[in-house]
Amino acid sequence: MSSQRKCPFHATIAETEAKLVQSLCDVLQRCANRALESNGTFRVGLSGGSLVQLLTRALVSSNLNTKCWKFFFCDERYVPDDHNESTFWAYKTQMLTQLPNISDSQLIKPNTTISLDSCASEYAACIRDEFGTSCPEFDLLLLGMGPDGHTCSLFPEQPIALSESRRIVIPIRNSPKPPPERITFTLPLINNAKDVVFVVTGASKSDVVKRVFADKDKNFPSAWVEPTHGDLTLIADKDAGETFLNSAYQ
Ligand SMILES: O=C1O[C@H](COP(=O)(O)O)[C@@H](O)[C@H](O)[C@H]1O
Repeated sequence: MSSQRKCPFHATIAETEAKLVQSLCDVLQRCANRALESNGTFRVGLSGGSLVQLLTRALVSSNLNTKCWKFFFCDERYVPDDHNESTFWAYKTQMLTQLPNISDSQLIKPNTTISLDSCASEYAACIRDEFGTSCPEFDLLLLGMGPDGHTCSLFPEQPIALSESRRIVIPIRNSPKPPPERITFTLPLINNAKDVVFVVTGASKSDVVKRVFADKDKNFPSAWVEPTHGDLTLIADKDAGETFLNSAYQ
């Protein structure tokens, strides 16, 4: 199952981790400059997993002024804030400790002390309030992708989540990847962003990178990410990008 992609698409397959980090810095600089010039705040959505360390490296190695940046969570695990599975906790302990200029208050996190349903709906309301619109437009979303093609907490085993058309953040139960309870951005919010960038590393993802970005195979949730008025970018290391590079995409 494949289809034509409607948005501009850019791909960088980096030879070294240093080059991958530099590509990420370039994206951050471009998107931050545009946002800061137009409205004085740069609003970026973060993913968890391998992105935490890569983004930390990018920000540590750059001279970017992050004072007017706000960080949101494209998905979050429904666990206490100081749990080792919490994406917020990963950023707080791994990124903020190395970047003292970024304060806790710049991380706009979901409240996981209330019920899972309330956590999702309250976070949606918080994002709508922040943007002052029912259709928020993030300046940049940084997404990861699992070897199964999941992104955010949108998993191939739960295709119903991909058809959500009204809510911008939904609860996820029985996630195939632990922990089982999560909240996640939905496609209407993801695809309304000005820039969406996948950062993907590791040989275990080589096949799925090709299936998603070259074949546009809609069996994988990541292939549903197609910004309606923004750009889609893939930044992969050479292990994750190898099959894609050798594919018909050339
Ligand atoms: O569970 C999750 O996994 C994806 C991918 O993580 P990675 O470590 O394979 O890069 C991540 O993007 C998502 O935010 C997270 O909740």
